[in-house]
Amino acid sequence: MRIGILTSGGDCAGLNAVILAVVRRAVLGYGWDVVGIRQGTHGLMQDPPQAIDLNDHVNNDGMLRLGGTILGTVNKGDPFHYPMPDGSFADRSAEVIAGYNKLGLDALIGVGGDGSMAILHRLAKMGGINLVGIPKTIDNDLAQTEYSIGFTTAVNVAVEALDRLQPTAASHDRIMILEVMGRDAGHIALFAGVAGGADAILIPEMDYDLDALTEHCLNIRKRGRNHALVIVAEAVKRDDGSAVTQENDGQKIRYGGIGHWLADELGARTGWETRVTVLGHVQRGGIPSPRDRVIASAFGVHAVDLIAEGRFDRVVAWSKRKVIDVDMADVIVGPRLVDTNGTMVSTAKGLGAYLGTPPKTVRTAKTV
Ligand SMILES: Nc1ncnc2c1ncn2[C@@H]1O[C@H](COP(=O)(O)OP(=O)(O)O)[C@@H](O)[C@H]1O
Ligand SMILES: O=P(O)(O)OC[C@H]1O[C@](O)(COP(=O)(O)O)[C@@H](O)[C@@H]1O
Ligand SMILES: [Mg+2]
Repeated sequence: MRIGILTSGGDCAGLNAVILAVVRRAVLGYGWDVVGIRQGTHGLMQDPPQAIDLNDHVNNDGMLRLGGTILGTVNKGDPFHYPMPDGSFADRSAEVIAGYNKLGLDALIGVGGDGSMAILHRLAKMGGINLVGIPKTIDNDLAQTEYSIGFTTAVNVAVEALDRLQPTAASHDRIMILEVMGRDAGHIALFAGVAGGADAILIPEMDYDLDALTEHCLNIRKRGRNHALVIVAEAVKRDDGSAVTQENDGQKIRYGGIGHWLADELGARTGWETRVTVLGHVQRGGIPSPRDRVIASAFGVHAVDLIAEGRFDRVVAWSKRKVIDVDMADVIVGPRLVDTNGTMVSTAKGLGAYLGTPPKTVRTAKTV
């Protein structure tokens, strides 16, 4: 047997740990060959396909702790809608499938998020590829899994930022705003906000009210605290409903900047000096947390076992303290958003943090 693995979408901590787990299980457990595909679907689109032999990495225990991905990754260039130099878009899916066939692979492990998984699922159906998916994304927005690789490390980084912001906020009598990533979901902001003691947690799943937020901050002051911590997820909108974006190149939106808008508004309304930190890609880099390494290792081993059992079109998932596997069709249903009636929201509210209110319009994305 000869299996391939690729990493796709935004990188995160724990990708090399999952590659190592796949190599160890496949090489030591089954005596197979493992091929690493470079730059996700882009590596397969090249002629010859860009790939490396991973068998030698079986002893590379440094990978367990190494950030990023040794294979490289892409979050642009959807092969079904590929941007060409002349500005047009082309369907290059046949080239990706041809690349897969040229490598002589019996199965493919795709490590990615919901967007990547949707692309790979479609390619697998078209090209008869034996596909198994492994969830990764700092955003933790994949359906069916409680945790995706990279999430815990990103939360740890955001909590460390709050830990560092609190003393400087207290020293200067300031409101400190921390903007975190997460695409359309607020999981990072919510987990980090609870763990880091944020006084307000703004997530895209909840509607905030600037007057209520202002009053909340002023009440903190009245109660005798000279500083406040606010965490805001990047996809939170301005009060007129518009998103703050860095880029919208026709392929995807890149969020960023809501923290600065919020600082201007909140600073003016409260009369309180306000500063902003935009955490950005710091959340993706660095050494994976032990929990992400555990999840990556469990996912990698289970994914290879699925291939050994001939069970394809499955995605490994973390559920109720163990690894399970689910239909890929149940995972590519759009982002899993924060459950506004869930434990994390009620905990944050119970701690007295400002979160706003659930939106009046019903959201269609999954919250499971
Ligand atoms: N070749 C590609 N591989 C993966 N994602 C791509 C590609 N081209 C465009 N994208 C887009 O990039 C974004 C990556 O997001 P997503 O796949 O959700 O990341 P992740 O897989 O890390 O969650 C999605 O909007 C996806 O459709
Ligand atoms: O690296 P880029 O292209 O700036 O993308 C930023 C986006 O990628 C992420 O960091 C990770 O998202 P994915 O895991 O879905 O790729 C998002 O939180 C953020 O919105
Ligand atoms: Mg995603």
